[in-house]
Amino acid sequence: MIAILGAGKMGEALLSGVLRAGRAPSELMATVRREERGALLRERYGVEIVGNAEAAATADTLVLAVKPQDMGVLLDEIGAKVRPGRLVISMAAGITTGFIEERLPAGVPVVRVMSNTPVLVDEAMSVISAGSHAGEENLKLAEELLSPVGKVLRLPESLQDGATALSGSGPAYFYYLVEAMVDAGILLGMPRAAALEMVIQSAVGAAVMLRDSGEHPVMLREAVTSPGGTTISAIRELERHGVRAAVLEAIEAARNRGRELAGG
Ligand SMILES: NC(=O)C1=CN([C@@H]2O[C@H](COP(=O)(O)OP(=O)(O)OC[C@H]3O[C@@H](n4cnc5c(N)ncnc54)[C@H](O)[C@@H]3O)[C@@H](O)[C@H]2O)C=CC1
Ligand SMILES: O=C(O)[C@@H]1CCC=N1
Repeated sequence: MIAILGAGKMGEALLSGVLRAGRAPSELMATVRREERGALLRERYGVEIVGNAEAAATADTLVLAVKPQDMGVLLDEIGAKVRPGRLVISMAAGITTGFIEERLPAGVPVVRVMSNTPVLVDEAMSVISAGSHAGEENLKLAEELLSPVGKVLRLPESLQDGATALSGSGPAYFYYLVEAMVDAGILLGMPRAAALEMVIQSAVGAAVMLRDSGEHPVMLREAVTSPGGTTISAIRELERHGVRAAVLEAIEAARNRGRELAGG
């Protein structure tokens, strides 16, 4: 039995992915804060909605999907009820396995995961790290849960705040760029719907080439950038405005914010 505690956006995305991967609704339970949310999940997925205490006492795998700020309260509620031999998987940004382990009975294995919203379309990037009591078997279980909804990579926990900044938040940066490009289309007099279609298809085409061509992104960009042509005029402006430096600093800021969240 798998329990998803705090089935909000990420929890629901994982829940739906696990069901798409072929698990029966009877193998899953979820917990929520609001009754209407529970009713919606029950109706949408046919899973049982229970209290946190019941989930903690019943499930073999507990997926903690609450916001980092809510993790302390949740662990205070369930900590004592989690039995050794169970696996605890945390999806929260910033929260260390140490923070969780301190609030659970000694020896309970904890795996920390940073996934992202493309879980919804089975294209997630999930980075996993073992806590101090988690071994190969626990990491395998986490991989089994997450690989149907995308790629899974193992990294040391010291890189988790970086992974949060890079791939956890990553989709937001691409959406932001799409928004800005659509605005540029508006500036050039394109109808909004046409601009959106052009930018989205360019993004999808670029993403598929990045994934499938085996070419380095630099080579792919060079192939678009004709000598004396149009693309280099745009690139010059991006460089002049320090977009590359802004990206480096933005992602570093996200990493630093993740570190702050760990402190509560
Ligand atoms: N949104 C994103 O792109 C990503 C989010 N994350 C992480 O996933 C976690 C969840 O994020 P979201 O799904 O975006 O947040 P969310 O706010 O949509 O979901 C959290 C849910 O937990 C519920 N909740 C809070 N305390 C509870 C409690 N004591 N018992 C039961 N339910 C409780 C809330 O009512 C809410 O529905 C966060 O820790 C975040 O850092 C990780 C990767 C990406
Ligand atoms: O913004 C956040 O805190 C979460 C973690 C990674 C993506 N969204």
